[in-house]
Amino acid sequence: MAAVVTRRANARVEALDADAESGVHGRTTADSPVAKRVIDAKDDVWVAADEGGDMYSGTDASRPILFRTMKVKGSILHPYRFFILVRLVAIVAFFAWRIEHRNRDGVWLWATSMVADVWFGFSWLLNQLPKLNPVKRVPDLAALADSSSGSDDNLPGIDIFVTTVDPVDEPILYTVNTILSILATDYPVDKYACYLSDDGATLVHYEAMLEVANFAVLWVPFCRKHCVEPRAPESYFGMKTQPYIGGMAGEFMKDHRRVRREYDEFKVRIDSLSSTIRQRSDAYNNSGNKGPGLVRATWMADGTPWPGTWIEQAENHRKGQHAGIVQVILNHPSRKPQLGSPASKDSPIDFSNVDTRIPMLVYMSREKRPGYNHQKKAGAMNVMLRVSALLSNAPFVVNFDCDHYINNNQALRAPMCFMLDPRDGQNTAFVQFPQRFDDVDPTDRYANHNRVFFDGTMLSLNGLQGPSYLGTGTMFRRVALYGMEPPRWRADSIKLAGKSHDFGTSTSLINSMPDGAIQERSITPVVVDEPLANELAVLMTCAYEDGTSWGRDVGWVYNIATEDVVTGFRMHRQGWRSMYCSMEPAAFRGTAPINLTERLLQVLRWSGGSLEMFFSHSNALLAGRRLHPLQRVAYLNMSTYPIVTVFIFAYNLFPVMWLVSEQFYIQRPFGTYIVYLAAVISIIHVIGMFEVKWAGITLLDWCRNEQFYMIGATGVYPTAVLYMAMKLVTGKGIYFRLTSKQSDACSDDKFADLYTVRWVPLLIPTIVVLVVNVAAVGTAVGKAVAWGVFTDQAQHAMLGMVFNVWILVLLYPFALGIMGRWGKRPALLFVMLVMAIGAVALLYIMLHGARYPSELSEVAASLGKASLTGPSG
Ligand SMILES: O=c1ccn([C@@H]2O[C@H](COP(=O)(O)OP(=O)(O)O[C@H]3O[C@H](CO)[C@@H](O)[C@H](O)[C@H]3O)[C@@H](O)[C@H]2O)c(=O)[nH]1
Ligand SMILES: [Mn+2]
Repeated sequence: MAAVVTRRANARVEALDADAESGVHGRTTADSPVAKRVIDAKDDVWVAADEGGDMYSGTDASRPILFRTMKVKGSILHPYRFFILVRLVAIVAFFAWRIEHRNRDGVWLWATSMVADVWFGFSWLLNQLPKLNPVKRVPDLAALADSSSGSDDNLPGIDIFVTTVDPVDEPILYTVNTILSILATDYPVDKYACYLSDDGATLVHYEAMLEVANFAVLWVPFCRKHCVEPRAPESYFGMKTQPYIGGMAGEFMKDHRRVRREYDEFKVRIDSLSSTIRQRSDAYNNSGNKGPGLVRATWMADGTPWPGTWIEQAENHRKGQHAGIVQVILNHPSRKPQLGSPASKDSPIDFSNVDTRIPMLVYMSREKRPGYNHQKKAGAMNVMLRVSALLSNAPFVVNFDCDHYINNNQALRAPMCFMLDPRDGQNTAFVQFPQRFDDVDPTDRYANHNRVFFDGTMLSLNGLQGPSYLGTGTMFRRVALYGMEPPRWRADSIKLAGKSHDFGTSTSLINSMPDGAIQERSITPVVVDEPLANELAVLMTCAYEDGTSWGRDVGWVYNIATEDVVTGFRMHRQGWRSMYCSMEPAAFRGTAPINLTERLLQVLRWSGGSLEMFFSHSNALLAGRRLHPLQRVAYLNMSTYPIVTVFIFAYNLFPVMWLVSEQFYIQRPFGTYIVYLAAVISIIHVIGMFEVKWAGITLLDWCRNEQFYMIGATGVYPTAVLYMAMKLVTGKGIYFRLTSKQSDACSDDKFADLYTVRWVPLLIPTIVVLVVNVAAVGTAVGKAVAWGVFTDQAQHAMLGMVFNVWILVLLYPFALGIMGRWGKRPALLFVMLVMAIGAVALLYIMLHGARYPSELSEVAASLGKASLTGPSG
């Protein structure tokens, strides 16, 4: 058995052994439940598609195909496309009809609304056209295993980057779980390295990584021994019991209990880190040890002052002003597996058949100096890219936010199926996974899961040049990050001569680049001696990028609120493609803001960033011919989508007209107008239902998406447009803050954040829209009573009311949100709504009552009584 173990050095070994013992032979990755589910997924939506032909010119027939392509069945795809055509015809007919029936009164209003409608139609096309050809690609993990005849020796190296900034806004517990999930994942341990970039340069993060390295000694072999999943301990221990798939059920309970206890202790140590550090520093400072410059320093455990930021801020040790730090916490392991020791008094878990090696772990924090724009996450990523080039230089790079952990052990293998595929792997710059979230409230009030986007929009881009880069859960090809062209468009070798004006002055960095492209290269342990340390320090300085192409043609792109979409765009523009990889269970999982204000600010940043993209060198119209035509349309849509909401916002406020005037029409004849509108709006929903079907999402996902879109359209998106307009005029950029992660540590209520209201001006426009539409409904009711239900006025008012009610339905989650804790009782909202509508109706009747026959006043009076006593009594 030991022989088997040494041949295979990860968690699957134990599964193999178990099977050998129980008489089942030849078990491979493909037989694991996960792989089975992915490969055998038969459904009534997707059918196999043949992908070959000219798109894959470089096909190498000798290598196995590593993924399969699926397209939407004709019985769904054809009617879907048909309805898109129908809607196109309908809107053209609508425009023609409107031009024919120009309003004589209120021409300005009519003309404005025509402009709005044309933009509606146009932006709908931008959104719809790229969705004509959704394609799903399923990684074939069994084929990947077979292609290397079952051994992991041929898998390429990966550098994994995690970014964090603030130990409070981004609770350390998330970060340490992310790192542990990476260290324990099922990928050959000598084939990857993990980097944490800490933009806050706090000692807490560094010491947390030391704790992680200690705990990993237990956690990683435990995961391997028992094949546990997921390998982020917090999620693993928080899970309801799962069937045991490891081969040592007998020992499992005992080991599990032990590790759980150790994890609890580990958590306590993590929680108390900041007070430990504070006490230690106080002790040092009070005992007469002074840091440089005779100020109160923050001290490391070994009695040296911490080079990063201090608790008591001081020159060169504060946020935005400190030296660069890089610490190899765990060096790269040897190529040979190292079996652990049998159970003993000190280590009660038997690891004698388990490989105990742990992958490389590096802590780093780039230099910060006042006067430099640090470019947030993009800046941090670029420094990591350079530093890792000298330490491990893997040909592939995976990037996570600190709150996203590996949830599926195959997560690093699956993208390799795309990268190493003989057809177009060489030209694939990145593989994007959907983002999945843990602590979202069960009904997903603010559409945090974003399924329409992840499962719909991204699948459709997958049928073009590929999904856009979404910031986390992405595997890159290192050379693509360096801004190199895809092999399809470049001469065979990468030319590096005279590249220092692109990449900066470090020759070591430039010399590392050809190696960083070799997939077969293995990572070797490093010795950080003085020359290397100096070299790394240079790479981490703020000044390193001055006058180079970093942030534009090299690395993550700068000067934009959302670095992700533009960085992916640059690669697509160069002719690279990307792949979408969705798997079950989800490859990665993270957290999402469930607080209304926090969520709106996040969306504000995204929409602001997208507009910035339009007005930058990353405008899709400026891209060359290598960008697929529909991909260009998709990017245009991604960078202009907020604009249309200015019109939506205006339409939503239009009911004000109903309040101030009896007769006010955007378009006459009003009845036909409404019929057209209803048709155009309902076809879009029919199309939506087809998308629900092929995207495989639920109706609730879709409804939440519609609702949150309207919430955004009445506040965040128009605000983003305003910001952008101001930026164009004043030249000043937008300041976007970090999305603070929810922490439920100090509350019994798991979704406490959902019920806290944080008032910001951003909420006001939507509240105004709410009020206006409630008032409009009230007025319509009032008109019906005052004029008689069968009069024109009343009927028009009622027709208009349909739209007001529709808007109210869409804004419902928002209304709940601003009610705070009262939002737990939606019935209250309905009572308030009925009362408000009744009150407005009554007011209308009273104001207009004098003009009408006296019986009407009586009706009004009795109705008034009813609505006053009704709900409350
Ligand atoms: O100065 C900074 C600011 C942020 N970050 C990191 O960037 C990541 C994303 O920031 P966050 O505020 O969590 O943004 P989200 O809105 O949650 O992020 C989504 O949207 C961003 C684009 O706007 C992408 O970069 C993210 O990957 C994507 O998850 C986090 O890991 C941060 O630690 C830094 O490293 N340095
Ligand atoms: Mn995030």
